[in-house]
Amino acid sequence: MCTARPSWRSMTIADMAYKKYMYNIDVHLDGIVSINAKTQTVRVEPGITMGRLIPILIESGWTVPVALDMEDLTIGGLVMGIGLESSSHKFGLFHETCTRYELITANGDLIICSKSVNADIFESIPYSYGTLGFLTAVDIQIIPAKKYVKLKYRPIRTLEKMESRLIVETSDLEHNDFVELLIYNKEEGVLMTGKMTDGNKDIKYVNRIGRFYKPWFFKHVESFLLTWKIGEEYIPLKDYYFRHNKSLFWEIQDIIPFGNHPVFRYLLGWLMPAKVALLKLTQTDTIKQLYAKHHFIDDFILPISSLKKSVQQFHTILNIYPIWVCPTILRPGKGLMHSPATVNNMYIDIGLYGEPKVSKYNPTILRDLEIFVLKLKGFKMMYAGTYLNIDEFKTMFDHRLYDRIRQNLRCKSNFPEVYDKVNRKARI
Ligand SMILES: NC(=O)C1=CN([C@@H]2O[C@H](COP(=O)(O)OP(=O)(O)OC[C@H]3O[C@@H](n4cnc5c(N)ncnc54)[C@H](OP(=O)(O)O)[C@@H]3O)[C@@H](O)[C@H]2O)C=CC1
Ligand SMILES: CC(C)=CCC[C@@H](C)[C@H]1CC[C@@]2(C)C3=C(CC[C@]12C)[C@@]1(C)CC[C@H](O)C(C)(C)[C@@H]1CC3
Repeated sequence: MCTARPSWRSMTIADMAYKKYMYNIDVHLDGIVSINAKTQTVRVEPGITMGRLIPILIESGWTVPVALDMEDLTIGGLVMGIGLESSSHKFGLFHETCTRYELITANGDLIICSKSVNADIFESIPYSYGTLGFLTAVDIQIIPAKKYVKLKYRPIRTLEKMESRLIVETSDLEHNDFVELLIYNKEEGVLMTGKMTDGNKDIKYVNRIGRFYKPWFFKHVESFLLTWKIGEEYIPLKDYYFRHNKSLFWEIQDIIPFGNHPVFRYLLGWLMPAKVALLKLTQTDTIKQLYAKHHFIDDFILPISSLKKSVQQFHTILNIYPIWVCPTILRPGKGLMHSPATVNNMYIDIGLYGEPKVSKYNPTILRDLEIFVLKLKGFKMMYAGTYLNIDEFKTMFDHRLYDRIRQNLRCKSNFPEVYDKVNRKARI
């Protein structure tokens, strides 16, 4: 079995081939069940998107600790896959802010799990890609929302300095609610650090970057490299959260190359953002082949101290810029993905999206990168699929608890293994 959510709705580039031959179960539940100020949690159904949840929470004075930057991501997808954001250096991966799941198992039982009830099942659900059961409800922690994010932009030269500055900023939890780095070439990047604030009466200018006529966010950030000055500005909270949505990080420049031109923005900017589901539903086979052969989209999660080494490697093999760097804390545990040590460790997500500018690019090069990441004790995001074989995959992701829970919940003849859903043959 798998969910009946069609491939064109999912925030991935490839089609999930397995949907064609597995039994599709409709779990399209997308409501907010309740907001509980006492326990500081919100209970939602898994199909609700970030784009619907966040505005409702903000209106009620709340927000979630890890608010994802693309409006169409669903809560179910982020728990069953993983999610991280610029606040993950503080709160960890998205599922670490979830406190309770409701799961329907293969034989139709409803299991409620949390840190104290069915704790092993609770721990094995994240990253299991819907292979333990169907989620029907998720409780997420909420924190008080403030009006703005005061964001500081700091241009930095050399990868060494980016790495050391990132280590300093991610450990300053008092001042930094958000930390993110965009690298624009082998030498230069802009480090952003932000604090949620209600501001004060003296605020003269608020940059409402979410307005339709505003430039693409990554271009705005790049402008700080031209002036080479430290910048600071207030951005409304919701605009900050969805800052990469309008430009789909920087993917939109290959689809609408003139989309950042002021004439386009002022006349037709209101048509944006392009709906990923619509793009996927209407894309032709030729475009799909073109992307498969000439485009790279993937995220790798590596120890923070390997920033320089990894970016150099990605430069040689891919030469794609900008590069998204998002720090995240990984905690020890027993689930599929956790820190290999017995203490919390700071990692970084390195996101590479775009057309490789090297002369001999071949999509199977991804396998070499995956092995490189495996050697550094890193992980990869699985939404883009994997070329690792099953043994390598099991070295990267700890299957001990997962296998035991699959046996207890009698998953074997009802749900595939994670690997069967994320290997390259399952995603075409
Ligand atoms: N900033 C970030 O962290 C970003 C993360 N992503 C990635 O995007 C994905 C999320 O995208 P989204 O489109 O929301 O989700 P998807 O439709 O891609 O679903 C992801 C997985 O979650 C499973 N799933 C979803 N809902 C349920 C449910 N109710 N019960 C059981 N299993 C469920 C799906 O199962 P099935 O296969 O059966 O359908 C699928 O395997 C994640 O993999 C995430 O890593 C993408 C962009 C940004
Ligand atoms: C961990 C993080 C932050 C991941 C960000 C991933 C984004 C860059 C991805 C998610 C969905 C995504 C794969 C997508 C595309 C680009 C990269 C996206 C936006 C596009 C729009 C590229 C063009 C393609 O023809 C098509 C329309 C199918 C896809 C749709 C999904």
